[in-house]
Amino acid sequence: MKFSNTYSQLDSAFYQRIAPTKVAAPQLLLWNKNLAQSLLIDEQITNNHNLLAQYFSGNQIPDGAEPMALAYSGHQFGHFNPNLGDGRAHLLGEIIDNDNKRFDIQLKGSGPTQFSRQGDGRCAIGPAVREYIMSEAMFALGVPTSRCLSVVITGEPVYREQVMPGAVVTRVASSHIRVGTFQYFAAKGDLESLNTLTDYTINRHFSHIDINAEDKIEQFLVCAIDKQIELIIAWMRVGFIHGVMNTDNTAISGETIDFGPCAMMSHYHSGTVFSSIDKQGRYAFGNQPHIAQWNMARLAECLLLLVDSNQEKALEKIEPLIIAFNAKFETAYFTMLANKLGLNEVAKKDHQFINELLELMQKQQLDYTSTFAKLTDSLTDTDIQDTLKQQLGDWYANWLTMLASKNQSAQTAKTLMAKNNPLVIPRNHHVEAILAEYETSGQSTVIDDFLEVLRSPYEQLKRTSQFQDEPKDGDHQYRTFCGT
Ligand SMILES: Nc1ncnc2c1ncn2[C@@H]1O[C@H](COP(=O)(O)OP(=O)(O)OP(=O)(O)O)[C@@H](O)[C@H]1O
Ligand SMILES: [Mg+2]
Repeated sequence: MKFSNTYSQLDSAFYQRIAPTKVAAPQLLLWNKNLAQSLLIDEQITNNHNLLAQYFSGNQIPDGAEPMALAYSGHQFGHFNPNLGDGRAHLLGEIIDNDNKRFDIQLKGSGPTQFSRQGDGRCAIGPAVREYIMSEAMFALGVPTSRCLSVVITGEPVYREQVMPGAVVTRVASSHIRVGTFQYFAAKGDLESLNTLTDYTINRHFSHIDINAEDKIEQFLVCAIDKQIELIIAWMRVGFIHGVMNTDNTAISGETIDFGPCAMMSHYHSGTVFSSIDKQGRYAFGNQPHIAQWNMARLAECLLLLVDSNQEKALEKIEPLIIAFNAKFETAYFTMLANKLGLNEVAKKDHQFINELLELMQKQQLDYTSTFAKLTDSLTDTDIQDTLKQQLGDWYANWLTMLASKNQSAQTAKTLMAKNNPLVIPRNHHVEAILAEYETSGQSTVIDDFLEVLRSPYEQLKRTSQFQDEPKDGDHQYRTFCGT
């Protein structure tokens, strides 16, 4: 493993240097071979499961790693908490992959840090495996996301509502710079660190921006906003509900991070919420764009201080960028839905037509994934056409007419739809069943079989049909919990 660390070169205000706390009996449960290969991790290490368990539990620090817990703040459900930070995670360092991209390698559940507050610094096995499964699924679905390299069982109990086996999950992400990282320094009024962080972030994520440009802050904010728009569009394309879009869980890279209470939508309803603590539906499926914009406004507030010492002037420059989110999002959103319907582009006058489908789906409690998959198949399957005619009535006939009126073949439409409409997603009831099955049997093969299917979500593999069924109650009773 070849570390090439840059965050550790920032000054000590950015982190606490601290080693993970050793665990009793580390044992490798999951290892992401493909990801390890792309990170150019030696075969010799990869084949040595004992060594992997040592490294990725935090018991042994690999050469070149510089473990640290990062400082950050965050708005949690709208309330600002200045003191968050990695309370149970250790960044080991950065690795350049085979594509010349830089990635953070971070242990989560690896022991307390100065940011732990009341927490034990640990992670239970269930949430660790869930994060591994969900992030692999999201990656294969084509959604920007952090990934997991491994899950190691610690051999120690963690005390939650019940006693659970402990685990350390290793996360790989383009970086762990969050909106909350900017808030941490802005809240302290530490402009020097805020400046350093901004330049560091630009260099790391948006290196096309000229660091000496007078409007570099505005350019940076536009890039960060565009990444969030891309992210939320990708989530909504596959029916993902993050569940805890706090500013400390919003990565500036635009990757999905923190899979705590996330879930997949079954029946289409814009108000779908699964998280047990999200009583007001702040992070409901259809509210995600609004929250992403709100989070970007929090980032913008931090940046105001750097744009102009005259805050009114700064606001004049920054505010329009936040307002522009809405129009940009709308265009991207309807293009995404048009693609799901086999249309390359969409005119504003057709937005209503697309909304009508969503309204029909909502009214009739239709499954989001299955409906789009059926629409795709219906282009070549008359039985499915009949079903959809019954379910969607005139809308379905109008859609076929619309497709025919475009200058494109049915095959072109079908290809576009097949790329945008997954056949299989990590449905909540299957994720839960796999976790329960693993808990009973202790065999990781059940997880591997599930992952094999999830890694090819646009292909019908031999086992795909095992995981395509809709939940019997449409997941109306399903609840998720912050996996601390
Ligand atoms: N068991 C724990 N011990 C110590 N700190 C914790 C624990 N669980 C969560 N925290 C801290 O509480 C805050 C909010 O937790 P949250 O669940 O959003 O993040 P997380 O899942 O721990 O980490 P991440 O956002 O990096 O995926 C973070 O500062 C986190 O480090
Ligand atoms: Mg978090």
